[in-house]
Amino acid sequence: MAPQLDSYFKQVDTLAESFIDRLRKAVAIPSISAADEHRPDVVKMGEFLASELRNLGAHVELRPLGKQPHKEHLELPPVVVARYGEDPKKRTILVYGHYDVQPALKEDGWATEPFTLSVDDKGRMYGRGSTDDKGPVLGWLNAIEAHQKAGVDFPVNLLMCFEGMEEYGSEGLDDFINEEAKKFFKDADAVCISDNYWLGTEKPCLTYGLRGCSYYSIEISGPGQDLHSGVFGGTAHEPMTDLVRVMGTLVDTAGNILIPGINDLVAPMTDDEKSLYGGIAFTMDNLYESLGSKTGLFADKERTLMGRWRYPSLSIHGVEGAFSAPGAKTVIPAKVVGKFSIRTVPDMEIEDVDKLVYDHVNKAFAALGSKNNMKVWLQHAGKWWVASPKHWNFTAAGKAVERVWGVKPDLTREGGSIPVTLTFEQATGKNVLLLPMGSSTDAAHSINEKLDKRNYIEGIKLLGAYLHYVAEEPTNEA
Ligand SMILES: C[C@H](N)C(=O)N[C@@H](Cc1c[nH]cn1)C(=O)O
Ligand SMILES: [Zn+2]
Ligand SMILES: [Zn+2]
Repeated sequence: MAPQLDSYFKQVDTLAESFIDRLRKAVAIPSISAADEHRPDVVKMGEFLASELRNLGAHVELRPLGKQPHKEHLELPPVVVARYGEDPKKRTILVYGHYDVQPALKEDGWATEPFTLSVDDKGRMYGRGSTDDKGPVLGWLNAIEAHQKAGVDFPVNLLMCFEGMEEYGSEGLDDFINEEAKKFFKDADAVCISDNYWLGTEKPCLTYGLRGCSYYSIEISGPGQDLHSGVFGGTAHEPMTDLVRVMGTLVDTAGNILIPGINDLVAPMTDDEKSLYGGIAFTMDNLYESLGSKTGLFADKERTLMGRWRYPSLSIHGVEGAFSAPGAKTVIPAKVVGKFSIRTVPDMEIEDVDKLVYDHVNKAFAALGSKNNMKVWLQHAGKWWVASPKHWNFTAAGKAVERVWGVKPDLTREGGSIPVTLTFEQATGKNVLLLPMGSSTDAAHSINEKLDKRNYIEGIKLLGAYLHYVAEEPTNEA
């Protein structure tokens, strides 16, 4: 295997500029799943992937998912499924990624145009979706191309599943995966997802856990239309005032969730688990670097990692309908919708969390004595996931990391969510591995999202090396 991998690695280096160019084309498509007006761009991005895959000789299908729930005027973007290789003597690996991105506007504070890939002199490639998740998705395509051009036999059969709604809760994909588990995905021996990040900037990791995400809206309305605060202020119940007060009962400044009963759903810490955190290569400086400040909640790395991985958190994201532009507008908004989410952990069940949230929000609003109307609902939910890192899928990935990066990876959990990870595990009955490409400073979801050239190019080598090691790793189904 060694000489073959060396030729593959050399070819990746030779093709580096054209791989960056492929990323440039992908970033230029603003495939924002949360914005209705960008739905054609999401579809365009799916078609771009399909066309690149066809050019590489893969069998590709664009599968429709039907109408978007609660937005029946919108068609969901297609799932791009593809197969490369059909050799019964080889293992089959199913990879998943997403081609949609979070919203981004230059005026949010980006230093460069978010949908133009801008590479600086340190090799930082800025652009929305560069690290989450277009770079990693293209990593699989690039790995195929580099094998072809190096004349190295592709070591596995590759099944691919790329979706366009991950950043909006993977609408429609659970049913699709369950349906296809015994059809398009039936040959899969293991699953690999590259859609999260290293803990720092130097040490790669393999990830075996994710938090879940339950995303809620609270709508408060009253007046028939927006009002002049000079004329109506002091005469009517104001929706925004009520909303701020209700949202203020959810979480405190120290990050404690104030909804009664939520913390009782969390699995207790065991001594075994406690002993894991000290050995992880992560420092408070890693946190401060990726935070861009020293505003961490905890003084030590262990409690910080626990806060990210194994305890729930509640974040307040924004208010629809409220005045948010610069300047001073003296309006009383007639209807406002507050958005917040809870990152969930073992053993929290989605329905139990919903019930506690609804009871609490209803009580908090009733306590205000307001004549306004209030509604609270769940927008989407994905469950947490924790897997066994002792499986051959992880062993193979560990060897690939050592080969490419020269160090043993850390075994980590992730604070973010990839809702379909658990679905893949349950529907296929196969082990799922998360193999991140990007680093902690990539600022996914934030302004100035980037992927370092080094992580992209070495990451392409890593994905290819993983496929070689996974092809030859002896079976152990731990
Ligand atoms: C970790 C992954 N790259 C990601 O960003 N996931 C999103 C998924 C999500 C959950 N609700 C909406 N999107 C995340 O963790 O926010
Ligand atoms: Zn992602
Ligand atoms: Zn994301």
